[in-house]
Amino acid sequence: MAPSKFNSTDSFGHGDAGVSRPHSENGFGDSLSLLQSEKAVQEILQQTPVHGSDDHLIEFSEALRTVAKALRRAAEGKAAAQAEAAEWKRRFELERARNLRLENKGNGICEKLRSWWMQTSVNNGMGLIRLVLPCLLCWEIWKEQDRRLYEEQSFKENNSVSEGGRLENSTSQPVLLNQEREHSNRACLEHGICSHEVLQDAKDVDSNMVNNKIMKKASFKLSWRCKGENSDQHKHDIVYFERGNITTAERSSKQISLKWESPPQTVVILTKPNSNSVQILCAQMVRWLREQKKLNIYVEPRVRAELLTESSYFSFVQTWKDEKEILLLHTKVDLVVTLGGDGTVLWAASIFKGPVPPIVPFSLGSLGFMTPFHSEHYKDYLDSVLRGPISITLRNRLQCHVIRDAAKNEIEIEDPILVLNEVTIDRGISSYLTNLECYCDNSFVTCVQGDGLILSTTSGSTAYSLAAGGSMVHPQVPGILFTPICPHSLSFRPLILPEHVTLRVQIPFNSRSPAWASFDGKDRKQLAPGDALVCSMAPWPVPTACQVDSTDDFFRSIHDGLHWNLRKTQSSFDVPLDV
Ligand SMILES: NC(=O)c1ccc[n+]([C@@H]2O[C@H](COP(=O)([O-])OP(=O)(O)OC[C@H]3O[C@@H](n4cnc5c(N)ncnc54)[C@H](O)[C@@H]3O)[C@@H](O)[C@H]2O)c1
Ligand SMILES: Nc1ncnc2c1ncn2[C@@H]1O[C@H](COP(=O)(O)OP(=O)(O)OP(=O)(O)O)[C@@H](O)[C@H]1O
Repeated sequence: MAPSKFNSTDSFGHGDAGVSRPHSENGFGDSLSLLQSEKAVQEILQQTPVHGSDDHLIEFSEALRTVAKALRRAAEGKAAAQAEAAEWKRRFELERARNLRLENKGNGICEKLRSWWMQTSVNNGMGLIRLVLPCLLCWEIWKEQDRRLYEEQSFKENNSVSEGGRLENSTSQPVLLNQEREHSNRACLEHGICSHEVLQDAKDVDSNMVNNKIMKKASFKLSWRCKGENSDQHKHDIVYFERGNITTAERSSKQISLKWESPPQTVVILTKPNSNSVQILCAQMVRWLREQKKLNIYVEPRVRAELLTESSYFSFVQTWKDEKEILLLHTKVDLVVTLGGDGTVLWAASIFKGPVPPIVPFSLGSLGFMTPFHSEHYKDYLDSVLRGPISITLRNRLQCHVIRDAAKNEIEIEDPILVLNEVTIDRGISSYLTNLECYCDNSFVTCVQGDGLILSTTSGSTAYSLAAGGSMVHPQVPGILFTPICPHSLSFRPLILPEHVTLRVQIPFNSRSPAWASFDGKDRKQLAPGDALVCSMAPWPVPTACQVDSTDDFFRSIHDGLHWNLRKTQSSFDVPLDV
């Protein structure tokens, strides 16, 4: 017997036996020491001769064995949890790196600028500042590329003035526009946010050749209207600590105004399918925009075929052939017109995986929360939009990634999906409750047991999220709505989270059935146990033109679309009250 060895073992079975017990924050040291403790216990037991008569010792050694087993299980559990955490971290890093690559590719911004840009996108809460920062930084580089390109072109091409006296993109215009743009760039640097970063890629400009003429995107400037424009009180970008007083940041929800700095030249018209009235209006609009406004017009391949069936007159209408061309559409198009309901606006947004040109949504559906323009007056509306300035609503989108457990060892993950309304994770055809573990950044939020969960933008707050009991939120409010669908709990109220968070919805391995994700009501994807959906605010909002302004249009849509709080007015007393 070696009692001294037992003496040095504590009540949890941690014998010293040459084993130190390091404390570490991440717990790896603890796991190691637990395993070592088990080994030490086994050694002690082997070295200790136990005689049949020593019942208490047999009992004691059994107890030690049990303790050792429990220690091993605890250590293994901890190691598994740590491995899982490390795996998640790795996937996040992969995803983040991929996001950065994608965004930089679409934007033509170098990596260094990008990291600086992310750090600098302080508080404006709309992701919009992210548009201007690369614009300002790349300005000098771009200006030089742009100057060279247009100087070359001005030698090659002749002046040409089209029928309506409007300058096409030819020799004199580039020089003129170059000066204008240099001037406007300076103005942008001083006051506002310009669209130039979308225009600056010389490769894209090269590819925009129509009838041997370079088509350039119209440049515009965004500015924020606010009452206190001339007072210093409203000029702060970040929280100020002037003379020890804390003042709040400049409000991000002011009305945004878009002013064209060069006239729009190219329009894409997107239409709801299977509707005669839409088809007729589309043909009329194409004719008017071409004859009266001398614009280049793009439509979807299906619509071009429809127009050509009607008349060969429409052969000037352009379209695209494949996905690759669609990806470049934003570099060619100044304005998007939609003819349909909210679904057509969602469709239009889904076509643009990166920057989105301003959208003018005409209402030809039953409801129209995002379609404030009435089609009967399309000429007046388009006339005023093309002249500018126009009020716009910058509608944030959510960027969603599905992360497959089965693909954890692969470098490439599925492409991100951008949604304008919401991403829904539900039980699909399964009759079991969903079991969705939700995390917000590094914090556990809750486990959704019910029919599912909606992660919605504020634009989508009047859609599915509203039907599931979520609040209606003005579309300029920067936030993400977290709305459960039929939760089996009395206390599960919907949340609105800040726009900067990253949400992760994880299907646990012990889930009874897979879940299903759908994106703006489309593209259903199965999420197996172990899979996750990661969602954050996308850097590319959808600018939609307002009929009046963001706020007026919002109230009009909830009054007209939902008859919000409509009630017969209570009658007054017939006899006046004695006051
Ligand atoms: N129970 C529900 O309310 C429910 C169920 C499924 C989908 N939806 C919504 O339908 C959307 C897809 O729309 P769709 O037109 O392609 O499908 P759809 O043709 O089935 O139309 C769905 C309805 O939702 C309305 N809608 C869409 N976006 C809206 C918004 N931002 N605000 C208010 N209403 C809006 C549309 O006008 C339409 O009436 C989804 O994004 C989802 O929000 C709602
Ligand atoms: N250009 C398009 N190509 C393919 N599908 C489209 C296109 N435009 C719209 N859709 C789809 O057609 C469906 C109906 O469109 P939309 O919601 O605009 O019309 P609606 O149903 O008549 O309007 P409302 O819902 O207001 O009555 C939607 O599911 C939408 O995604």
